[in-house]
Amino acid sequence: MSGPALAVAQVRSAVVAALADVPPDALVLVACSGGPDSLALAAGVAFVAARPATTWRAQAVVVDHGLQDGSARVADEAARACRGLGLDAVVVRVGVDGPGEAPARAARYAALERAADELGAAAVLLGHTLDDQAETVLLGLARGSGARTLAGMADTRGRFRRPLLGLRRADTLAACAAQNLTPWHDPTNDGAHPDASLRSRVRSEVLPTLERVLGPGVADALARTAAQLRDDADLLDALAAELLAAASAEDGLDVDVLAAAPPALRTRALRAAAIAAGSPAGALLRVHVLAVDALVTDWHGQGAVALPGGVAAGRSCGRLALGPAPAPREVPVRAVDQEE
Ligand SMILES: Nc1ncnc2c1ncn2[C@@H]1O[C@H](COP(=O)(O)OP(=O)(O)OP(=O)(O)O)[C@@H](O)[C@H]1O
Repeated sequence: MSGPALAVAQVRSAVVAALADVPPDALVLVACSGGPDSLALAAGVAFVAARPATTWRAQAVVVDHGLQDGSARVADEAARACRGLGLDAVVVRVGVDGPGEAPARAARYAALERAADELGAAAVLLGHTLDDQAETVLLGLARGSGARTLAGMADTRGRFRRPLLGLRRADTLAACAAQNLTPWHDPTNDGAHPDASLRSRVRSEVLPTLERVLGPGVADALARTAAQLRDDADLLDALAAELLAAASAEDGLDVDVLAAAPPALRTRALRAAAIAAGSPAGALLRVHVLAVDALVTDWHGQGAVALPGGVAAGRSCGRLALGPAPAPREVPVRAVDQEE
């Protein structure tokens, strides 16, 4: 089998494997931007959905973020391409709350969740590839992130599934070419574009430089790192959840139980407690968690710690309490962009 034909077959097999457990008659949505990854994915989904042995149904969703001139036309074109593949397609227009990648991503995932709810879909497929995974790990390393971020994107999270995480971007480009599909190339994905995101610069400048200097295989190696750290992070999160349960009392968290735990579990438990108290995960940074940790391990009568989302953590009578409070002192830190 030639390279392009192999790429088409790999995309189709990835779709079959990712959807092996969906119930009969389930609706599967494919999130398509019209770019090469998600267009190749939509083509794979359309092909597999049309096979007599397939019991699930598929439909495409295109999100128009309204951020660039002509975005409505790009979205309509993507929907048209999906219909050309034999998929029903809807365009969802969303408002994005602020500049940068993170608000657009948040709006996109919220829109996809809403579409899945309204249409009763069992799964939403995303077109992330191994290259996206490698970029995520590299960005995380550059920001000093912990294991959870370096673990990259999961192949399954709730209803979201990423069938193409084992394939390279070159494969999706080849699959599109082999099927005469013309993907849309987002100009801001070009690292030289003035509005290029950090991720685009990693894609067009950093990874190629690393491959040139360190040799080929860097992207694969970064994706392997992500897979290993995912297992580690999953175990640590599970143990931290047990710690949090063991420390939970009616009037707060037992400081002695927390203090006796290893830092890797304690800080994870405190982070989980802060999120449960209403602090948004995306805004809750290590510096915040360490300030809460100091209430446990470096207690000298300090005041409550203000956390993002109007949450405060305070210690009194051997108990740590996290809950809504007027924010007396927010630790000044920069927000971090992250896929998950
Ligand atoms: N506007 C959109 N509408 C629907 N789904 C989207 C949209 N943008 C991104 N997605 C989904 O999220 C995935 C990852 O988005 P990202 O922006 O990283 O795309 P990408 O790497 O440029 O991939 P693609 O080639 O599919 O555009 C896409 O493959 C697609 O499944």
